[in-house]
Amino acid sequence: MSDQTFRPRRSVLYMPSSNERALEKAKTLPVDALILDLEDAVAPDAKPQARVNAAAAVTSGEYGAKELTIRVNGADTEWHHDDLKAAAEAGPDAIVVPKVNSADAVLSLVDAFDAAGVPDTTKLWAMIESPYAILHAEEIAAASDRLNVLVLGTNDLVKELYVEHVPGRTNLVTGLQLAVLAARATGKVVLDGVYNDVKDVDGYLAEVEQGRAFGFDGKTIIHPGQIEGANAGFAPSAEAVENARGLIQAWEDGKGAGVVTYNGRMVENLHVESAERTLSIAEAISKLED
Ligand SMILES: CC(C)(COP(=O)(O)OP(=O)(O)OC[C@H]1O[C@@H](n2cnc3c(N)ncnc32)[C@H](O)[C@@H]1OP(=O)(O)O)[C@@H](O)C(=O)NCCC(=O)NCCSC(=O)C[C@H](O)C(=O)O
Ligand SMILES: [Mg+2]
Repeated sequence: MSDQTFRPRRSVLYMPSSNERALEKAKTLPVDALILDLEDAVAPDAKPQARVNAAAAVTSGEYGAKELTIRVNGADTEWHHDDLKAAAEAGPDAIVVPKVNSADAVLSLVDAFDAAGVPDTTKLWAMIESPYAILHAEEIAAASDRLNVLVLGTNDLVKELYVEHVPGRTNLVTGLQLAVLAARATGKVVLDGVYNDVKDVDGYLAEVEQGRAFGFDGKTIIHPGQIEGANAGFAPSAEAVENARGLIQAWEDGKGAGVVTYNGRMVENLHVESAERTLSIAEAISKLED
C-alpha cells in the first residue's frame, strides 16, 4: 500500500516563513502538514529572515505531530542554494521544490540534496505546475524513491496555460487527472492545489469535494479557515467506515466464496482490498488526532 495510508495529508497549509504571527499560530492549528514557504509568499528582501524562521520552526519541537516541510525557491533562482543549505541544517520531513519539470530535474535535485548535506530522512516533494510537468508527471514521479509527494501548483498552471480560474476547474480537469494517474501509477502521494478566495466557503468546499472525487490524497491550503473542510473532505466518512467494516465481515462470513453480497451489492476480493484501505486511512487519522 502506498505511503498515504500511513501518513494522513488531508490538509497541508502554506505559510509565508516571513510571517512570525502565522508561524506562532500554526503550532495550534489542526493541520496534517505545514509548508513553510520561502518562495512566492516571501518578498526578496525578506528571504534571509524567512530562512532563519523556517529552520527555527522545524527544529523547535513545538509543532506536535504535524509533518513539517520547507518550500525552497526554484533551482534556477539566486536563492535556491542558500535555501537548501538552511533546510539541510534544519532537517524537515520534506523539502518542497517548485516548478519541477522533468525526471532529470528530480535527479539533479537529489544530487543537490546530497551535496548540501540534507539528511536521508528528508524527502523531496515535487511541485507540478507547468504544462510540461503535467505531460511528464509519471516520469517525474518515478525518477527517485526520495520523491514521495507530488504537489499541484494550480496558480502557476493557470498562468502557464493562459487561462483563468473558473468554477469547476473545467480547464484544468485533464491536467489534474493526469497528475493523479501519474501518482497512482508510481505509488506516490498527490496533493491538490490551493483555493485562493479564502472568504468563499461554498466554492472552496466544492473544490475539496472535486479533488477527493478525482483521487487526490489531500489539499494544499492557504488559510486556517480552510482546514476543517480539507480534514473532513479527505477523511473517510463515518458511513464509509461502517460500510467497510460490514463489507469485510460479509466477506469473512462467506468463508472463501469468490463472491458474496453486502447490502444487496456484489462483493469480490477487490472490494475487500478497497475496504481495508479505507479502514487503514481512518485508523491513521484517528491515531493522529488522539
Ligand atoms: C491569504 C492571506 C494573506 C490572508 O491573510 P490575513 O488577511 O492576515 O488573514 P486573516 O486576518 O483572516 O487571518 C486570521 C488569522 O490566521 C492567521 N493566518 C492567516 N493565514 C495563515 C496561514 N497561512 N498560516 C498560519 N496562520 C495564518 C493570521 O495570522 C491571523 O492570526 P491571528 O491574528 O493570530 O488570529 C494569508 O492567509 C496568507 O498569507 N496565506 C498563505 C499564502 C501563501 O503562503 N501563499 C503561497 C502558496 S500558494 C501557491 O502559490 C501554490 C502554488 O505555488 C501555485 O502555483 O498554486
Ligand atoms: Mg506556484
